[in-house]
Amino acid sequence: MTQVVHVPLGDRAYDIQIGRGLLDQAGSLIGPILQRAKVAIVTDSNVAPLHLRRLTEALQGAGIAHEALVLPAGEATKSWPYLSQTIDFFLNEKVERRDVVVALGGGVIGDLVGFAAAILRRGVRFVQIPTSLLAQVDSSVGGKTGINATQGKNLIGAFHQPSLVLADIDVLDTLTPRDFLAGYGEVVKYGLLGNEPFFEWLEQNGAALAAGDHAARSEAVRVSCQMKAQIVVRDETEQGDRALLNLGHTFCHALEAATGYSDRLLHGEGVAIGCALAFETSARLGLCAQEAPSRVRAHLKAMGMKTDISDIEGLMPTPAALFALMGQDKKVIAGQLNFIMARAIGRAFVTSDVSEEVVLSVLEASMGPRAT
Ligand SMILES: NC(=O)c1ccc[n+]([C@@H]2O[C@H](COP(=O)([O-])OP(=O)(O)OC[C@H]3O[C@@H](n4cnc5c(N)ncnc54)[C@H](O)[C@@H]3O)[C@@H](O)[C@H]2O)c1
Ligand SMILES: O=C(O)C(=O)C[C@@H](O)[C@H](O)[C@H](O)COP(=O)(O)O
Ligand SMILES: [Zn+2]
Repeated sequence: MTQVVHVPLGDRAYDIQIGRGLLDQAGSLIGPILQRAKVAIVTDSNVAPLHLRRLTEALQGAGIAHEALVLPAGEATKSWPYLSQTIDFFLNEKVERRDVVVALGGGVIGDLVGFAAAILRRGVRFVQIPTSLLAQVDSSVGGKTGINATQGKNLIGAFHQPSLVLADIDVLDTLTPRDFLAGYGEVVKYGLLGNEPFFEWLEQNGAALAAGDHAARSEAVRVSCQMKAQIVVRDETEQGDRALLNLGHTFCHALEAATGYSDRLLHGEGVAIGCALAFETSARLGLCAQEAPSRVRAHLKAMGMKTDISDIEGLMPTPAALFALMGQDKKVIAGQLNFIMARAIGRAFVTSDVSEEVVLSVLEASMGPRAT
């Protein structure tokens, strides 16, 4: 059964369809929003051999012409050279202003294609077909698009909402366990930031999710999208509340920059570590009881996930160097960092009242014994 989460953003409103086999129905689902029967698809080198054919056959069946660009898989693709290649592809395909482009892939392809769509001919529409758990629960929704800079994560981008999101639960079956668990980091984030009963549900159902239970996966995607949609509708361009979705990300983005946006640390893994560190910081500041970070860590560990900086392979910079990397965070206002802290599981809030000393001590402890 397909479930629909509507994102009511006025003239930028759209539906997120969540269900099994949606890729095979893509032609009839995308068709109604097209002004002419032609789309340009961008995907990556892992997703193309697994799922591109089902999409193109569905489009063919609905009489929709299509061309596809296949980019290398991995975070390094969210960068200027591949943005340029994507734009060239769209221009060579003569994508017009009223046309629709399609992002078939994980968060990397979604963020990149969304940004290309935002700037192509000053804005064309795009459809997200998220194929990773992370993309289904988070990146395909809400309109944050962009690429990384050497100075920091997602520093070049735009808010540009998709016109439709098709989350086919079946495609998650082909994810590697590591990529699935990385996406789970963002799922846990929703429970931690604002939904304690959902966190408790994840404690009980996380193992079934990882084992491939489709009903549990659908439910996790639905709840996550519903929560994200509600926050985005309140604060589309992150003037306030939307920053809650950034729980764990101030730590995460510094860790991703420190590991060179490489396979050493996937985004969702960094989010899991970042959430554990945000709760640890909250406890040290006396904002929440020590039981909260202990419970967060216990669940992440039970799922086989990273919870500390010492879980990242290879040498890491010093706590001071990591703190300096946080200085590029988009939540910095007048040079002052803002953090997402928590009063309890499910009760996160935004504050600038976090001492550097406490953050440094949390980073130090999370690194474990280091070679000097
Ligand atoms: N825009 C937002 O709101 C938002 C939210 C969260 C994360 N992000 C961004 O998303 C990115 C991370 O997304 P991600 O974890 O999806 O990374 P990703 O796109 O690199 O996908 C992870 C890996 O899984 C592979 N893959 C994807 N779908 C697959 C499938 N069905 N079967 C087999 N392999 C598949 C990809 O090829 C890749 O190797 C980061 O750049 C992060 O900053 C953006
Ligand atoms: O949608 C949001 O808002 C988020 O913060 C979701 C995050 O999971 C995501 O990683 C986002 O790209 C981070 O945003 P940024 O503005 O800190 O780059
Ligand atoms: Zn994220």
